[in-house]
Amino acid sequence: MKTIDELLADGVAGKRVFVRADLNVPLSGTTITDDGRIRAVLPTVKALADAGARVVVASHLGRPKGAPDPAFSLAPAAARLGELLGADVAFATDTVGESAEATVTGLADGRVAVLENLRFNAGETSKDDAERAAFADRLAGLADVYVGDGFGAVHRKHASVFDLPARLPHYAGHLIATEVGVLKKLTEDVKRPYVVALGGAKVSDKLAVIDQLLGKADRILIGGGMAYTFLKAKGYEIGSSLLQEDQLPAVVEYLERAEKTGVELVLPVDALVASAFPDLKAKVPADATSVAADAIPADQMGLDIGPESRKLYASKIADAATVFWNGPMGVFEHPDFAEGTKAVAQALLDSEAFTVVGGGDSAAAVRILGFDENAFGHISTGGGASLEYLEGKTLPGLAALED
Ligand SMILES: Nc1ncnc2c1ncn2[C@@H]1O[C@H](COP(=O)(O)OP(=O)(O)O)[C@@H](O)[C@H]1O
Ligand SMILES: O=C(OP(=O)(O)O)[C@H](O)COP(=O)(O)O
Repeated sequence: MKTIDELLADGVAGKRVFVRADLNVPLSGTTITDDGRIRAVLPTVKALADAGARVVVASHLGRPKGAPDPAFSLAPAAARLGELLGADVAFATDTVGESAEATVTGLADGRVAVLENLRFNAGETSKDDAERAAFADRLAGLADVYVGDGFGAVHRKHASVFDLPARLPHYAGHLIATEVGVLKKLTEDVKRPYVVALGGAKVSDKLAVIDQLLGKADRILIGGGMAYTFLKAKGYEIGSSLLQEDQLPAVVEYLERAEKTGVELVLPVDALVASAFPDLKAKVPADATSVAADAIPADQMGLDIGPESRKLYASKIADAATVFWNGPMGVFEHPDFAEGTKAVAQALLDSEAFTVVGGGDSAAAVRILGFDENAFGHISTGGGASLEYLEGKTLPGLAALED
């Protein structure tokens, strides 16, 4: 994999450099609640700008449906990038249209522009190779060189991640180089006991990775939205909690395999439940109660692990030599459902383990809940990406930078 250092050594002054970043930051309206992913790409953007490149930054934000949707605009992220760089950042109100072309044409050497959300175009995420290729061709028209630095999205076979680098000279940015360097250690020389804690809301993606992790980790702690598919698989009532029904048979098989192979698959023993998903903006107190994991009322929703589970998970982390954690244990954005996530973060810090926290929301949670991010071994900007890397999968966005 060629890195940005080689590109910089060859000289980039005057060249249009397309930086595929992951600026998928958490937002409350148009306010960025955690800018970690923007700060993470700064070294690459700054190095290119300082070397006189015309830097074109592109990213997705959220999951819009292939058409413009103002709720998912990258404008707030572009403004924040400008603040962090201490320089004006131009913003194109489309991705490959008139605004993008005019913005890129107008870029002076050493200046930076951000394009509107890549996922406002159906071609970005299309499963149809030709549709993705057509969009990648249009993106390629905006640049001379490609730098991949959106680590959080390298597990996606998307046009800007997978197809575009094949069309331009391509390099890995500083963030991707750093992330891969750390995660490689966890695949090659992991110190045991190796504990993986999983939570969050992207249940479908994350249940799938457990298949491989069962052969690698000594203990897997399950929290967040995915816990309820496990509790359902055990035959419990889960009310209106998140459920990935189509993956129930797989989850039953994971439970059986864990039992047979001696991997500890640890499920919550209790849960904090409420009658509805809480209002994350107003943050008014929810009608939260704590119930045993096998006694979730049919009209309630599981929103965090309960107090006994907090203690249990902390004890399962205490003697670990390595911990990888992805996915908040509950809806941490609301104070009534943040304790599970806090307890796991604190357990990582109390252990002597090498700790890696991965994922946009997990990393944000650690900072928003007041933990010192430097106290962890590594905070990865990618959740799904780091999990799939640890599974040993070939990631499209890394493979595309290889040749
Ligand atoms: N029990 C739950 N029900 C619904 N959402 C949950 C639950 N537990 C956690 N979440 C949500 O999961 C989200 C983060 O999930 P995800 O995107 O998978 O994590 P990451 O970005 O760290 O990979 C948070 O916004 C949190 O509110
Ligand atoms: O937030 C992200 O991943 P993560 O939640 O697994 O850390 C990335 O920006 C990828 O987004 P996606 O899962 O919508 O493709």
